[in-house]
Amino acid sequence: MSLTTAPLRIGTRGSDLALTQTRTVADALGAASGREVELVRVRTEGDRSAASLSAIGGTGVFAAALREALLAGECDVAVHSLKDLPTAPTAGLSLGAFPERADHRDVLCARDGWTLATLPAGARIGTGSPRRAAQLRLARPDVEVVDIRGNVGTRLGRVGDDLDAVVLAAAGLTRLGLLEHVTETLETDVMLPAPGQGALAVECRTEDLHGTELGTWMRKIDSVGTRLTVLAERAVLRTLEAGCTAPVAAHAELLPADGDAPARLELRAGVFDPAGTRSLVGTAVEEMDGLPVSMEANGIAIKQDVFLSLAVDLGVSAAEQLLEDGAAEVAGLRTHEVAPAVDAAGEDRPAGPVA
Ligand SMILES: NCc1[nH]cc(CCC(=O)O)c1CC(=O)O
Repeated sequence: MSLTTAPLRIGTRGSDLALTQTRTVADALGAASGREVELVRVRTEGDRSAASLSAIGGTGVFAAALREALLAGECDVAVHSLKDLPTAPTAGLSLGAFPERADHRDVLCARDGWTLATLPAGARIGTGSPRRAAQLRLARPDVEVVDIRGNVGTRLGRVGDDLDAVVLAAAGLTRLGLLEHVTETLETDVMLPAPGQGALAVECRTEDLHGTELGTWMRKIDSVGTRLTVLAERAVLRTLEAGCTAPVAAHAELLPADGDAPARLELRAGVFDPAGTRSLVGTAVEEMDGLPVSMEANGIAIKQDVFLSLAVDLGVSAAEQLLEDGAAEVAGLRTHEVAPAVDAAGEDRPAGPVA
């Protein structure tokens, strides 16, 4: 950046949740840099369209416009909800900071104080997420899952109206100050969260990140612990996306060193049949010997890189194990509908239906 005294321009979506999240990052970057900050609202296809998310291309609809704004130089950094961010890298852009993560869990917001256990049979529960729908059906095959869209406030407003409950991310409700609507916090053994849930990612142009002031500020607002856990979770997603269309969930936790036991990264990953009849969940652990020491000593970047690649490897191997155990089949590939691999003309066809 050439105008070193100009305000830092921070790209954001315009929803209440996005603005709230971006303001926390803007405050942190303002404090780290001593510079003025300015929010740049970018309207995304996901905000414009009332169509279902899967109909307009699923993941990435929220991120694409922010990324275009960054590449066009309309803002200096952009703030994303990490779980809405596709795993494929964008040429010229880098995720420069993962600020400390908020609550990773999902919550139930139900009428009459109901919990997952006390919801009456036939209760109508709203969610737009196949991952949440599948796990709801697994836990309570007798409830009706209703596909909904819209921002957090709209979804909450339907509880007690045409719905009995909705499932939302704890992080969003926390940031919006709406926790009073929560009737149950769902632990990860009941509702494994989306990879990256509760975390934000601060993206910038790659050329602005290295050997620059912006790079220094980004490192100040970055949490190594968050980075380790979300990299492991997103490695699961990236690896599974190649071979499986099932809803994916993953959550990693960094357990500090305890006495002689070194720090450990614990990863739980799962895929679910959208109909809620089958699931595959696995746990993997990697020791991170020496981690607390190198995290405190800020200069030891090389050591940090070692741990980051251990985290990614953990995610990849957890996903490979799920694929070996039949993750692609859990996605609901009904074998009797799969077209023959070779048609009459002898040409290869793509294997199986596209979900
Ligand atoms: N897909 C929408 C979205 N993206 C991020 C959040 C909440 C914050 C987070 O999960 O990090 C939400 C709302 C929700 O899932 O309830």
